[in-house]
Amino acid sequence: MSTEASWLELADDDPFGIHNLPYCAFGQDRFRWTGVRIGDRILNLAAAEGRGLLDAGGAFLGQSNLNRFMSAGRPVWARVRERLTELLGSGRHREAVEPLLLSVGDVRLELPFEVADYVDFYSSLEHATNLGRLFRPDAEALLPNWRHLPVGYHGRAGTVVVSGTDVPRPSGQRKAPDEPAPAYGPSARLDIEAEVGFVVGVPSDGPVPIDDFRAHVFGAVLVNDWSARDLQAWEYVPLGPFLGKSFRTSISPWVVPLDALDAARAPGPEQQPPVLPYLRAADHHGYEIDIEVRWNGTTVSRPPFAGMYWTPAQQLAHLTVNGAWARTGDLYASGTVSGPEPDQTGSFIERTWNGARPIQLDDGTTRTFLLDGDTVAITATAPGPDGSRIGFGEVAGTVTKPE
Ligand SMILES: O=C(O)/C=C/C(=O)CC(=O)CC(=O)O
Ligand SMILES: [Ca+2]
Ligand SMILES: [Mg+2]
Repeated sequence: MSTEASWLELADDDPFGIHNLPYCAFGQDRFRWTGVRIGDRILNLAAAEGRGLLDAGGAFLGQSNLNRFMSAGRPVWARVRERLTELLGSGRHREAVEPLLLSVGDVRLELPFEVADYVDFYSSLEHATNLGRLFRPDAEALLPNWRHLPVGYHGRAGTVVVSGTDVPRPSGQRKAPDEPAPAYGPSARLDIEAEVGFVVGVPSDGPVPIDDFRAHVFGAVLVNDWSARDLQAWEYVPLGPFLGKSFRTSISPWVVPLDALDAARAPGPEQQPPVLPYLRAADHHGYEIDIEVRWNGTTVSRPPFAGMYWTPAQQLAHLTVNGAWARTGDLYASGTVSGPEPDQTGSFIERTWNGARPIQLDDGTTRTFLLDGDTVAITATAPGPDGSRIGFGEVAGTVTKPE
């Protein structure tokens, strides 16, 4: 039960209660603003700041996304969050705030921030082991570097899209091992990857030391790293994922502030062999986030984020340890979240074991990889304070015919 109530009279189990307050960008007609969600409503932040209800140093005024606010830094984030809790909590402000609220259903949810660089990690031990077995059956499943550094690759920032955006089936080169030559055509093995993405707010001019994670990272979103397995298998040796993953990457419209995830912090995994000093945190922690993957409405998997081997702080420290700077809007995804059980896997290539074990959906049809018209929706919740739950909302997308 949530002890701190809101005058909006939300149910105790509302995933968008007063302890969450995720940020978004939204539009109506040709206008775009930033907002914060409470229940099924959005408070227009530019309007609140413009009327003097909120002091964010101009971070919301005239802004169509969260980049300026994200760059303002933790003291501003904390001050705004505290003030929003007051405005949306205590009924004292109802008269001033109520006219600035919109229904979620009445607005167009936009990409919440402009994505600077996009990086994707590979931090689930179970996922890395499964894909090793499937892609490299004759080799050791886990490659020798895996326990020493968070393996990752740079993806394509410009094709990150907001939930609800269609995903045309990608075309490209593919060649099965028993075929003599590659052919060009639509992917026949289109897959998903359920992940959690972390967003950099405060830029750095070089390495971000591991213990500075909270000073730089603003919040988290859900990610679907759509993956064309046939394109990927043929193209990605030895340089890594390329066109098989760069056609679209979908994210949820809500950026859950790191502060809303305090109650979800969980001890980090034990790491053997011990990691190098730059990857050792004073407070080694991950997050307990329970993910659910639905395929045309049927729940097919529940990946547990708490089991990830590498933490978001380690990932950011590693990502910049060579002297690369971090920029506002940098998005780095966790890597596919898979747990040890078959119904905890974050990709369908694992869930159906490369198509060998089709799964049945509630409508009686079966699936291995995605068909045109299929919709995948990934949702997640995390523990909040006082027994509440923090909702991430969803990242959804429908596969359409090749363009
Ligand atoms: O192990 C491989 O050969 C391939 C792995 C992936 O495709 C996964 C990837 O994109 C990273 C991740 O999401 O964990
Ligand atoms: Ca991925
Ligand atoms: Mg992608």
